[in-house]
Amino acid sequence: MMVSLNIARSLFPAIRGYSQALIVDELYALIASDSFTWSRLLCLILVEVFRRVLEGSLDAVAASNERVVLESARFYIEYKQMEHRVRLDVPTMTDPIVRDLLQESELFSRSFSGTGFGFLSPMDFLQIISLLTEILSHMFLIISLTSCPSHCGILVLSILSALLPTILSWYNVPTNPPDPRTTTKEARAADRLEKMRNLAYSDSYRPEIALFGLGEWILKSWSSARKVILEAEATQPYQTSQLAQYNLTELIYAIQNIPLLFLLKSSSSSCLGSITVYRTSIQSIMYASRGLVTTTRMAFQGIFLMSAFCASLELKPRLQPKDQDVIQYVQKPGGVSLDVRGLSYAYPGSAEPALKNITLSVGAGETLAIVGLNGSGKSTLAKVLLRILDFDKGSLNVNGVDIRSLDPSDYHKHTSAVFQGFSKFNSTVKENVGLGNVEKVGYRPAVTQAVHLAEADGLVRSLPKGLMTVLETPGFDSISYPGMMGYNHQQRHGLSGGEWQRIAIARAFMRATEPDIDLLVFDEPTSSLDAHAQSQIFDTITKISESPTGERLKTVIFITHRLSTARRADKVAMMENGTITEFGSHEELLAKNGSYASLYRASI
Ligand SMILES: Nc1ncnc2c1ncn2[C@@H]1O[C@H](COP(=O)(O)OP(=O)(O)OP(=O)(O)O)[C@@H](O)[C@H]1O
Repeated sequence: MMVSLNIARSLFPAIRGYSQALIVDELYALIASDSFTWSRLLCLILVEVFRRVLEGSLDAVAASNERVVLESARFYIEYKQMEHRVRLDVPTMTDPIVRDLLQESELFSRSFSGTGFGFLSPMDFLQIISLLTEILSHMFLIISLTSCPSHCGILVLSILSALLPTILSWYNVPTNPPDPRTTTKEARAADRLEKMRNLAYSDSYRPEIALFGLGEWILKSWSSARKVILEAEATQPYQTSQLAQYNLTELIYAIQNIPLLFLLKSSSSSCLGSITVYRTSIQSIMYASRGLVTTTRMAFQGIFLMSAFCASLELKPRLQPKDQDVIQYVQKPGGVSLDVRGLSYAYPGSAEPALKNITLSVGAGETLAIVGLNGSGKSTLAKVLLRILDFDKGSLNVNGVDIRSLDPSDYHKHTSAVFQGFSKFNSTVKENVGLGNVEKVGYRPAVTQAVHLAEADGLVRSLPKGLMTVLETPGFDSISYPGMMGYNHQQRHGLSGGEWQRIAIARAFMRATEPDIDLLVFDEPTSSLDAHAQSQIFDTITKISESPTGERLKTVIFITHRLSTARRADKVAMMENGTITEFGSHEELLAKNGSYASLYRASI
């Protein structure tokens, strides 16, 4: 329907020209001859009015139809893209090729909302058909005006003169002032300008700007980038005036008049209306053919981006095993058991492995503390054990099953964690906590219980709107929309590092208490908490991981720099330079008098 409506619409310019020519002819007859009839003029005017009404209605129908089609397509494309984004795992997303592909796919989806390049439209193909129809209808008019054999030369000359600007543009001859081009230097300056503006305007950078005295530097960088852009803009009129010498537009218009003169001379039937329609059609062909070339070029870019979009839909999460290899996670009493043998892992692009030849085992219901110096690989090991990252060498068995055979989403349903760089959602306390167990995010008692377990009741009570207080997220500036005036900024509330940590712990507790959860991983969960609060949180972790009778229900792994907490664990893994150098109970490692013992003595 959209195609036929657009074809019908593109026939209108030619029909318009013809209808107006007939009226001009009739008016000319009124002034110049006796062959004029009022009834014929009235009839022509009525036809013209009818044509305008029809054109207007068809335009309205086509526009609303186009909007519906475009919005449906846009929803579908954006939905597909979101669907794939949320499924892709960390190893897939860190691949630079995948990133590029996703970026191109993003450009394709944005082109539907008009926020992409701004010149690319998925409607290009439709426009090509419309432009072709428009050109053909105008050609038909010109041919009908030059129908006798003696007009053959005039016809060829007419068409050539109409297509001349398009032909010249293939040879890079400017027939119109060119669009301003952006050089690499200018693009870099524009990028820098935007960064500096962002630094100056965003509240989240303000403390560091003040502390490090960045104001002057921002201003200097901004003004030098602005100067580059101003200089580029200043050269634009100069270029235009210079190029105006070569601007062939006027010449082309003159050339287009030559066939017209021949037509006037050779045809006695030529009159004012015919000349009008002839002139309009020649110019319409000229503009439409140029538009056709540009749109075709855009359409090819569209095809390229569309293929990126289609390829991105084929991307599979790297951690996902093949369907035939998937083994379902089976819950065992007392929590999960983990068995790691000779495991090594290097981050993509890193020459040095972050984990080297790791061997350890944790029994169901046991508590493992991972300790070590900064950069020794503790967080990386936690992520591998949680199947957020893959590994290059060795093996990792979960309840005796190779972790690579488990569907990561199935495994994750049995784990809960606080990551070192936990997320701070730009949302209410309720959502920040409740998202730990998404099924209960709207269930207030569950959120309140998690907040209570994280000893955050006092914090929530102190907030202006309690659980419904919107938290201010560092580095996140929410977008304002019309109608939201004041909404964003009035209610946001900042939290201290320790308070945020309590929120993250509460989020982990949201699901940690569920019977399905077998593994709890805490990466420095209490680093910002005072000693008393830390002790309370560890007591709660112990309480959650045991039954009321003291029977172990969940396996717990925690990473800590405070070695006083490590003694709570059944086993301690001392990590140095990506590998486990000491493994055993706190007492065993102290007796060994090695790295752990000296780190422990230094920390107390
Ligand atoms: N995304 C990454 N890409 C490349 N290298 C990384 C990445 N994350 C961590 N590393 C490197 O891996 C090594 C181990 O980092 P990891 O975060 O596991 O150490 P850590 O023991 O947890 O340190 P900390 O005690 O400071 O938290 C470090 O050398 C680090 O630079």
